[in-house]
Amino acid sequence: MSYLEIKGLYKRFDKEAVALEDFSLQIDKGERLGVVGESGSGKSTLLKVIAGLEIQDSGEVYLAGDKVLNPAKKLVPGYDEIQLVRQDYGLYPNSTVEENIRRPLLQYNKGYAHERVEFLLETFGMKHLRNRYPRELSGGQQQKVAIARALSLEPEVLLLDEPFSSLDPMQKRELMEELALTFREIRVTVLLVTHDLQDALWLTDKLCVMNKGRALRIGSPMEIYESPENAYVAGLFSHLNPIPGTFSDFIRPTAVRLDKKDGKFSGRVALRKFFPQYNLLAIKFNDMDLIWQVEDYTRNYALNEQVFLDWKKSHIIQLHN
Ligand SMILES: Nc1ncnc2c1ncn2[C@@H]1O[C@H](COP(=O)(O)OP(=O)(O)OP(=O)(O)O)[C@@H](O)[C@H]1O
Repeated sequence: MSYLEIKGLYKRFDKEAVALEDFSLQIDKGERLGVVGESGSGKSTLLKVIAGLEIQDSGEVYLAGDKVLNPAKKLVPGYDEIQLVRQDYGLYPNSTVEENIRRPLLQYNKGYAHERVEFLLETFGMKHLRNRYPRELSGGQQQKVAIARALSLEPEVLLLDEPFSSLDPMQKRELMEELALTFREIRVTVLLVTHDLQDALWLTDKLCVMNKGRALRIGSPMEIYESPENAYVAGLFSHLNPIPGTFSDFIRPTAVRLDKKDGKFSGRVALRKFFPQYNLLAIKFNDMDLIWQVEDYTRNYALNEQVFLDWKKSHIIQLHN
């Protein structure tokens, strides 16, 4: 039996807004799973239902075999065992970092609370920040406090709702590196929802692609990358070039080989953009077709230079919708 079991959830807000449609998912203890999907696909609603904060129309959620009850069935909505962290952090502005993390532990034995707070400050590398107020912290630091606070009650499941969307790219990368290591250490079950695949690749080991309230695909990132079932799933990972003259064949920019002398198609470099470690090129041929290609940045192709393109048959991705 899986640890967190989500069975056939339906949630419809009105005729237009179907948030969850027969959504099912199973997560093992200690597993970290990322739910990725575009805005409006039902991700936040899913987390609220799992946390017992939103009422589903039908379907059930079980944690270790026990049914998670919705807010209409509980005196105080929510569960200590399931903690939800949202993107707005929700820290107490007039409490220090240490006080924020201790807050959920107030009714516990002082010795235990002290030990738990010290463990979390240490684990998240925040001992030096313990006396600071939220306004004196960076966005990344505030998010770490919010996650540490959610872990104070030693929950079984940590739910993260787009937790990094308000961080700048530098803050985000630093936080990802730290959290990826921390989550390995504390072995909590994590369910992260995000529209950014990178977040899920950093922090989880398994993906669920969500689309229009449904779980479209569940598997490891590599499995899904190598055999996406449709253009939506494939497109989450990278741009796909439609192969000219076909209806259902695509090639990823990284699989297009470029040569100065020889190849299947000839074209001209229409755009060249430098990115760290690679150049992104757009090659125009037949006057109308455009193929994006990714090349080692040390290889030098000039704008308007004539080039030849080729790809291995085995790299062609066939998609049917
Ligand atoms: N309280 C609500 N009342 C009415 N409609 C809602 C409510 N909450 C969500 N919805 C609708 O349900 C659908 C799914 O919303 P949800 O917030 O779960 O998606 P999401 O994938 O988390 O989107 P985002 O990434 O933008 O937060 C959307 O069509 C949304 O407009």
